[in-house]
Amino acid sequence: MRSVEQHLAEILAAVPVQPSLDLAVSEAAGAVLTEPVTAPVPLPPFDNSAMDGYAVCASDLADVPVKLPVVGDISAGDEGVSAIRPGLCTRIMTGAPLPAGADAVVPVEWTDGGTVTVEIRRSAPPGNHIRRAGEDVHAGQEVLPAGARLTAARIGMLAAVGRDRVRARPRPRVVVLSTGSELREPGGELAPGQIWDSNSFMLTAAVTEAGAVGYRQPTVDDDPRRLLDTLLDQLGRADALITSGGVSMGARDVVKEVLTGVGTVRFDKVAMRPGKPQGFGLLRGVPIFTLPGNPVSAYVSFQVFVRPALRAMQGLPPEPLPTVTATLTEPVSSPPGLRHYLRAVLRDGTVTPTEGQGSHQLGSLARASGLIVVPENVTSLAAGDPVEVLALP
Ligand SMILES: Nc1nc2c(c(=O)[nH]1)N[C@H]1C(S)=C(S)[C@@H](COP(=O)(O)OP(=O)(O)OC[C@H]3O[C@@H](n4cnc5c(N)ncnc54)[C@H](O)[C@@H]3O)O[C@H]1N2
Ligand code: MOO
Repeated sequence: MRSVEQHLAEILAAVPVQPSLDLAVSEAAGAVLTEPVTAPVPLPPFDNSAMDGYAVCASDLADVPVKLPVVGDISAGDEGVSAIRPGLCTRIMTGAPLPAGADAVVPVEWTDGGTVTVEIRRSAPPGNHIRRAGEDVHAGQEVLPAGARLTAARIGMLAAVGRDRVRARPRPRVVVLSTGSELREPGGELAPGQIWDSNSFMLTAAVTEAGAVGYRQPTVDDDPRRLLDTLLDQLGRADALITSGGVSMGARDVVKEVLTGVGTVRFDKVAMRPGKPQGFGLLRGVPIFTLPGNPVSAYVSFQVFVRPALRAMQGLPPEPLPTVTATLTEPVSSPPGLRHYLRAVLRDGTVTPTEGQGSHQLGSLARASGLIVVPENVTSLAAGDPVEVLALP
């Protein structure tokens, strides 16, 4: 049996890094930048108003209320060629360029709203409600470093500095496929001996949670030819493949049967529970993760092996799920020599294992918010012991 670390290290050494492409910013959400991005101009590019109101000389408001003639009306998008001097003001809208000579903006709520003359009831210090050029970002400033994942806010930043295209590694496209003759599509009727396929839906959603793009395939029964044809067929659109089921010791463990010795795929036992039977390799250069069929085994395998691998494929550090330390509320026992992942609920610094730790028991996974990690050399823990817990997405 190999350790979790050995199996993960082999996967991380083998997965290819996504190419760096010239992407449209509108298509780049979730991609990882391969260039630093700098601002060609300051942001804001010009001094402008933060309020709908009046641009004034603050010195005119020493004694309020005061009446001032309104000599202009400036909207957002206007060219910004107007000017005032003491004793005059203009109407101004949010985002409109400040007229030369003005040093404060008075919101319309402090006035009678006049358009020819305006009565201003409150004074304002110089700079009031003015957004200065460059106060957000100065010209030439690096706004995003290479290696940043493009979240919604960062996509906004790219557009705000005028970029329509960017060099980045796109999210891996991951094809997900469940195998097993007992599986039926949810929504249909079950005959005796059948169950609804949960793994392909769960793993496709997990791919999305991990920042990649999941494509679920309909389930494939335990027919070797059909399975191999389906996998080869999907290679064209996949940066990675995930299968579930058919990798242990059964007479019809079709994934193992079909893929053993194909490409670099190999099947191993990993010293963990759940998730002992694992397969991984490259199929015509495309990484394939063959996860065990028990739903909780498939899920834990995804979080421990596939998630870091998908990150590595985008050139990101292959971090595991975030780990927190929590206090165990009840004793647990664990088999020697295996790393044990126990479904659990995290609450206020404590962690409680959920009822039902069998690897078929998806109900207890659906209730869990964390996975307690019991190391290989630990066989029992007491209530009150500190434990490491992987926080689930
Ligand atoms: N003699 C042995 N038997 C088993 C061993 C072993 O070492 N020796 N290992 C057990 C462990 S641990 C696991 S995990 C499973 C892995 O089995 P497979 O990967 O071959 O998966 P299947 O046999 O196809 O299915 C196992 C179980 O999960 C259900 N399943 C499968 N796919 C789905 C799906 N898409 N949605 C919902 N449920 C699914 C399936 O019906 C089975 O009940 O092997 C043990 N056996
Ligand atoms: O590894 Mo199996 O995943 O223990 O149920």
